[in-house]
Amino acid sequence: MRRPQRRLVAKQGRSQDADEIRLLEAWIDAGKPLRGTKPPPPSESSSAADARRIARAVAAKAAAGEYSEYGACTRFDELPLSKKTKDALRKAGYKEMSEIQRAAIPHALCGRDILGAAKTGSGKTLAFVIPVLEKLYRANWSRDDGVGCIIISPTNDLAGQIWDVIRKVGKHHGFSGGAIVKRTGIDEEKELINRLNIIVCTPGRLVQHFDETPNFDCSQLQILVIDEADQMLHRDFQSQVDIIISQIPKVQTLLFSATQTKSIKDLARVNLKNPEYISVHEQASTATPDNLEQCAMIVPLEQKLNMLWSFIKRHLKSKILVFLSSVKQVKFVYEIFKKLRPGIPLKCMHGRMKYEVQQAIVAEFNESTSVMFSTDIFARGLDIGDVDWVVQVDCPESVALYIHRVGRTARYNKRGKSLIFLCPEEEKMLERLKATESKIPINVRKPKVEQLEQISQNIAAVLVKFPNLQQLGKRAFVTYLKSVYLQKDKEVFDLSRFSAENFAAYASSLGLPVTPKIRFVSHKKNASKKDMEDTDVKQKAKVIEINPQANRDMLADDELDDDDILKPKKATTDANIYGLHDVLSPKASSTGTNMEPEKVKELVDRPLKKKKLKINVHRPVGTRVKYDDEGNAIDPLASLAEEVGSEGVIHKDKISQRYAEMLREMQEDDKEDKAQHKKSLHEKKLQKKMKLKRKRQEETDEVSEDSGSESDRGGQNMSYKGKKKYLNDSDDDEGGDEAKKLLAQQEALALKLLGKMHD
Ligand SMILES: Nc1ncnc2c1ncn2[C@@H]1O[C@H](COP(=O)(O)OP(=O)(O)OP(=O)(O)O)[C@@H](O)[C@H]1O
Repeated sequence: MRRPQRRLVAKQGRSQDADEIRLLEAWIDAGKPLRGTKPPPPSESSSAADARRIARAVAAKAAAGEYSEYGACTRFDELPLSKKTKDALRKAGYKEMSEIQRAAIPHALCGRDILGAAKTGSGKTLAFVIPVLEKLYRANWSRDDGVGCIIISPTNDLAGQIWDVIRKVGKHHGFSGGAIVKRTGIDEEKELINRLNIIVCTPGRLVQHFDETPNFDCSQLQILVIDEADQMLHRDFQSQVDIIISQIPKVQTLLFSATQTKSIKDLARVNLKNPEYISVHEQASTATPDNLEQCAMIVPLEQKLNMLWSFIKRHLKSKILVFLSSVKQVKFVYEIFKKLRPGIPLKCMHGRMKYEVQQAIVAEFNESTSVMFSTDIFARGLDIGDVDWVVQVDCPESVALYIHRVGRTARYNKRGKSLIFLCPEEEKMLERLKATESKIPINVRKPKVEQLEQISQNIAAVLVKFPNLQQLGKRAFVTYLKSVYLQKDKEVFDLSRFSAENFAAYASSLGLPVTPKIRFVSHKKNASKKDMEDTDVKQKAKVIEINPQANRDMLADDELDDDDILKPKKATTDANIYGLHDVLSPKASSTGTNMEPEKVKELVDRPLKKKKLKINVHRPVGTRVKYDDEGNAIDPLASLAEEVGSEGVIHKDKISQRYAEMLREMQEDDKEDKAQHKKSLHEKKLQKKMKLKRKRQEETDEVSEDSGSESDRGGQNMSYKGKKKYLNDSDDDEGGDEAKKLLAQQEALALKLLGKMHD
């Protein structure tokens, strides 16, 4: 009994849809915004009541003029959208449109290609999701119709996030779809993929399906979206995007990004047809969100971790996203800080994690106040709720990446702050950020060194207690330098600007007892022999001198008396979370810390009291002698380890013993490395020699061949040819003699053998 009724309802629904689609088509057609136009500022647009009246009278043609009715509206419910989409938008709390949505959606609804750019967090996702849903709806797309839309994004996480928005806004439509991420196995996906109406995925995964899924059919595709378009059309994804474009028909294409490509070559590659260039913030004075306060600090490489730690300790009630340049660094800093327990939950995120784990971490980070250490996997597109601070410990590879990283905060009218540490050697990046054309309002602050908590000895103590972290530290060190070395922009990233002393101090700041070998760096490439000798002598002495005053000059800030970023903070209340003054102000309380404030002060003050500080950079970390109240020397490593450890006290002798072992292990590692290196050099040399030998042999053979008979040239390989020539060419006296000699030898051997057989 129920079935016919259900069928009836479905039929009614279909006919309602058909009516609505007819109305929408008429409405869209009647009020098409003129090409190349942007909506006027909201105050000039028609009122909501007017818009509703216009919606009822869709049959009446819209008055001609630069701005059509829906092209100028400000609310979603004034747009020619299906009831299903409007209902879902209303339920999700989306009422007023953002600038990019007002500018892009009307053009996209008319079927035009779009090249859209707007600041981070300005609502670009809805600007393409709504046209996608409407396009499929108006095309009467159903589950059986297969792939109607492809959205490509640079990361799995971003694909997942886009799919979540589609699910929310498209929940009343019956489309099938999903984010094709690593979660499902490729074989499982192969079964499903042709049944999805909307596919959101990374270019790599899509190309894999084009390669491996036999019946993967995109011939009926209606619309293509490329999010983070500038990244997609460049370098890493270029070839994959080219493959995708070659495999699909030309359809309506929407490209969005916060930092848009303007290269005609790039756009030609995606076949944009007379696109609408929509850059809503082009005339804005800043390229970053208006509610974002940005700050930069010049921090020597070896002080970065101290600075980060000090910063975190002073912002225990904030949600902080920290960017580091490699997976190894993220892991190392996360593990070490976790052991040192700053008093705020810590998380880490990188591309080597399983998708489910990443999702769980993002969900947790969304909910709670914590610090997340991340690689650039998090830099683009991800929409995390209420991030207070973005801290860039390592320099971004470009101004564009800087903009994307800081864009993880101050999203959609919310406030946020960002801080970037730049090494003195990377000041060129600061110049670029401050350049007028970058449109980045960034303040340069100089932290006072005496406010810094020095944690390298604590880290060294942790490494003693957890030896596996030592290897991680070593790799973090090497991968950091490698990441700098591999950067193409040598004006900013130039390892040769760092001295051997810098590296040693950096290793020391990671708690490493010796500086790991870095084979890709040669400091004295063009140095004279004398220079080299001098350096050797210095390195043998293993002592560098640092003038603490110079350091202080670099780090101290005299101009900031009123707005002193290092001034003690009275209370960590939400009220001053956003004040620039609290970038590195000392903590109000040290709850959850593992080092007493006096100890910190002692560590910080000690070098500053002296006029000139001598640091033995190769001296094992943590061996500096300290004294107890009675003036007896104590082993600082041991005392620190006692404070740091959570699982009981470590004894001094054990520490020294472990330390000696550690040193021995590293030296052995070093020896092995050297031997390996020597071996590989030897092998390379040998190969080179062989190659040369072969070449010579070939040349000789060629000469011989040129002078040989036609049949000689037909031989299979050179040595055979050579031999054949020897034996056959009786004109060649020398060759003839040798051949005779050889024959005689062989005959003698055969006779001998025969004789033996007879015996
Ligand atoms: N019209 C709107 N009204 C209220 N909130 C909105 C609106 N549009 C988008 N948002 C919210 O703004 C936030 C940022 O949106 P979205 O992620 O689309 O930004 P984006 O421009 O794509 O940023 P990015 O460049 O970093 O990728 C999201 O939380 C989203 O829900």
